Amino acid sequence: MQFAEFAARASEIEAEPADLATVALVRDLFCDAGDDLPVVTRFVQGRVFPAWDSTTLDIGPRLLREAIARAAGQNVTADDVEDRLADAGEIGSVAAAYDFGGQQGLAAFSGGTNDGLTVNEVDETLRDLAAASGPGSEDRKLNTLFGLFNRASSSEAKYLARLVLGEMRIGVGAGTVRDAVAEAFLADFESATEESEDDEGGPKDDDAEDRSKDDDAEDRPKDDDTEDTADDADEPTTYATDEQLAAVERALQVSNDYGMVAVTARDEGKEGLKAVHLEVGRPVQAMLAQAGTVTDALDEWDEAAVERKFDGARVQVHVAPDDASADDGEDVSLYSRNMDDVTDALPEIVEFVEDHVDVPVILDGEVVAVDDDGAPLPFQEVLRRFRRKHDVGRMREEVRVELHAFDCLHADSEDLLDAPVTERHARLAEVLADTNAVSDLLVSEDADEIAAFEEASLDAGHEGIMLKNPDSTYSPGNRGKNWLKRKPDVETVDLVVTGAEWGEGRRANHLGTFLLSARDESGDGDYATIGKVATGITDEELAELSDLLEPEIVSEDGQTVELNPSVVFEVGYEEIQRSPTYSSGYALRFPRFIAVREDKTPDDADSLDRIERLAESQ
Ligand SMILES: Nc1ncnc2c1ncn2[C@@H]1O[C@H](COP(=O)(O)OP(=O)(O)OP(=O)(O)O)[C@@H](O)[C@H]1O
Repeated sequence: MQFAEFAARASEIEAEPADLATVALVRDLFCDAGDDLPVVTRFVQGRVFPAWDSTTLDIGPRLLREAIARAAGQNVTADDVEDRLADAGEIGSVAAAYDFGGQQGLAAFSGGTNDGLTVNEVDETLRDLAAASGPGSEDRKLNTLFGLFNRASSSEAKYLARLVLGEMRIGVGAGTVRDAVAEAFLADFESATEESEDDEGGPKDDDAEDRSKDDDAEDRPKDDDTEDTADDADEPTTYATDEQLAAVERALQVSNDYGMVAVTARDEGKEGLKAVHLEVGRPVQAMLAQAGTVTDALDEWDEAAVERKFDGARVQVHVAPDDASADDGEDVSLYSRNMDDVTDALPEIVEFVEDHVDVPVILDGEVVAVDDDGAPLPFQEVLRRFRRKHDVGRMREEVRVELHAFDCLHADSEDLLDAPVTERHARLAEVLADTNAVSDLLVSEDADEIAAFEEASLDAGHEGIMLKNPDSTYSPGNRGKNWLKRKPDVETVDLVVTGAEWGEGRRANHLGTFLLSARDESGDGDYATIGKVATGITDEELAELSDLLEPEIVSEDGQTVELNPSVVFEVGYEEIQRSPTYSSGYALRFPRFIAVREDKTPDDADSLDRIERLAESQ
């Protein structure tokens, strides 16, 4: 498929406000994609790599602005691009406003190519670019991007720029792709439309055309309020049946590979999707918890499976013993809750599982920092280790970490997602027999017994307890009611840093005050501001934060900078007040910085909905 064709379709999708029609457009695009289907399923979501693959292009807004400026012609500078960006608000429209055509002519004249870009070529070029590292890689990236923009039409440039930053902004989220795959390759579309035309003279759902598709742009499996796909059943956004949707959803949960799932649905149908299994080395989305009490748990399930709530960072452990392709014959990989590969940062966990696990497994657990006596340290300590790329050896000496495994998703070629908590825990105990890495599990219907377990957990320095429905299956990516977390500490909020101010005096070279936003699922903007934080940050942290955030600067106006939403802060506060100052309508009273939640992306930050609930419950 030509990239120009993809851009034209993307533009049509972007302009379509209704859910049902959006799914239909995406469905048609998938049907026409041919061999490019895997790439197209990713591109519509602004992804170059599959969801399970944590490889990033590592191109910040600044580099992109420079590439656009260069391709736009000799008289255009990165500052011009930045100025236009301040007006337009997003890079796609800015890129679309430049005329790259003159350069195309130049390229052709000087022996360059004037052929149109293809989807496949854009994909391959961006992948090569992601692999560039080491000295000179920044320049190579700039040149490669320049080359792509140089050959792009205005519409192509718009979607190319957005793709590079990972945000398509065409209202297509995971839910739309799932629906479109089901509709394209599983649904008996003709009979479905005929039926509905007979019924109503139009689509199945009368209201569907009126609904805004903004909600659908949400990554549904990650949506705080989504418990399962059945929720969507009341408001159909597709002609596919619930069963067909569930088949696609299931394969997606297991694989996190939209391209593979789309191709399987097309070539092998529902049976093919059923055969998609977990694979050691391919991370799964983590199951999440809601806040809840012992009474909630016992009322709902009669008995609860209770575990300590470890105060660390989530880790998914994949072990493939006897892997002939691995140097040491054993392949271990560790993933964060966002499926980022954190293997290299945690060598002692790798060594531990190498020593103790001898069947292929996928385990779920928490990595906790401990002191010399083995007592747990606050989670900020473990974050000093997590994702670390440099000085891993030195930090290993400074911060000791341990694995507490609490779940087993796959053991010895058997997928266990559909097994109940108790059975999965029993398998976990088998896999890690003779170790102290398996979290204790108490199954009890006695509130006093659970209270005693909670007290012991807190006394031992843990964060609280987890209450799990003993019969529940593992539902990847869902924050359902089957896992409840209970912790006595004051709540903190996880907010996205969307802006900052340069400091003053001795802090003049650093960003010093940070603008915080909650995810806004309802409004036009993606984020709603809620306050600024400047306290609780040491000088050393300030320097680190500046390094982290400077590449994300989108525009500057005097002291103030706008940031690409990418970093999440955990912030403490005394109260949430109503306030006209910020776009959320709320402000944090006495906000203080606690830590960068390196284990979270903006999608995992707290939503405005949660802020409202917290404000009401004070
Ligand atoms: N025994 C346990 N079972 C499941 N999760 C546990 C357990 N102990 C600690 N956890 C952690 O608690 C988290 C569940 O809480 P939640 O889904 O709300 O994530 P979170 O937003 O990171 O919450 P928090 O900030 O409270 O840890 C898990 O992601 C995991 O990291």
